[in-house]
Amino acid sequence: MTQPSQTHSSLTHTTAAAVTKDTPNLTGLTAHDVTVRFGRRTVLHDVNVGPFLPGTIHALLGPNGSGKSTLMRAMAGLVPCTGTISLNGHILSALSLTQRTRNCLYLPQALPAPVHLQVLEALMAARHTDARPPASLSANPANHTDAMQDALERLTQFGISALALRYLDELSGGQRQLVGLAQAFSRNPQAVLLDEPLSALDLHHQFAVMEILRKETATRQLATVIVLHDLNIALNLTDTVTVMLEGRIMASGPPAEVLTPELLRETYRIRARIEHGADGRKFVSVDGIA
Ligand SMILES: Nc1ncnc2c1ncn2[C@@H]1O[C@H](COP(=O)(O)OP(=O)(O)OP(=O)(O)O)[C@@H](O)[C@H]1O
Repeated sequence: MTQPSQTHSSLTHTTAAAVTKDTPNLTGLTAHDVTVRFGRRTVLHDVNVGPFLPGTIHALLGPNGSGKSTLMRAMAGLVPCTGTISLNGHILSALSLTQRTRNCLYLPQALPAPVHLQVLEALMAARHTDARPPASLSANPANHTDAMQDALERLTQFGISALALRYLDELSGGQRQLVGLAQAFSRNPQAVLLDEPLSALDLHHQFAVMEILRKETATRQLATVIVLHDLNIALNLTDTVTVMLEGRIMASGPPAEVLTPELLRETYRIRARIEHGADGRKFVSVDGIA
């Protein structure tokens, strides 16, 4: 059901130059004929998906083991694959891993390592990982102040400014996930790939983070892709969704069109209905397993 909107011939090979926001071709992130094998096992089969457009949030859905993380990792250049991943008209495999990471940021499912580093330091380091060498930070006090100010603002945005002087290795799982998200948004990518960014968060923080994602995605014109297990969040708070099963794309498009009872039965093996709340919100009501 998914339709690749671009062919190889329309893409540009980028070498030294990073993908810049000045690029007129803001066509988003696309995976074309992507196959991933681990040994003799094929885990992704000729996947065609996207474009995930700038300024929109796209959810990757599907049962455990369906290939969501593998697709994210392939798009981030972290697992070898065949096929083509392009971002705003540029083929990402033509970039160095550093350039690729700078433009297409991936936040893994695993929480940030519980290292003995203060949260504020971790954010300041994240900001400079891909923009300027850390040396410029210590060499110029103005840079240091800017970095600290930015880090504090980012922590405030994620509601965790009280954690600024705490150490990562003494935080809860959810607090570390929030720090990881704050770190990710300290950078300046064009595409953001977040693997289950809500997995350790309470309900308040799940909705707060989705609000931040929507705002940042729109303001910075990011192509944001998130792996989700919560179908209600996908239904109400994302622009488009893709449902995967056994390394293949089952459907892709607007959530209310894709998430039908038939598709949920086929992919998640549940009996479910899509209900409509009085305020126009939709929700998946699960009657049982199929
Ligand atoms: N490094 C690896 N070596 C071998 N097989 C792998 C490897 N990584 C993933 N797989 C397999 O690839 C398939 C897809 O895994 P993946 O992690 O992409 O699924 P997922 O949809 O993200 O699952 P979940 O929702 O459980 O996180 C699974 O069958 C998994 O066992």
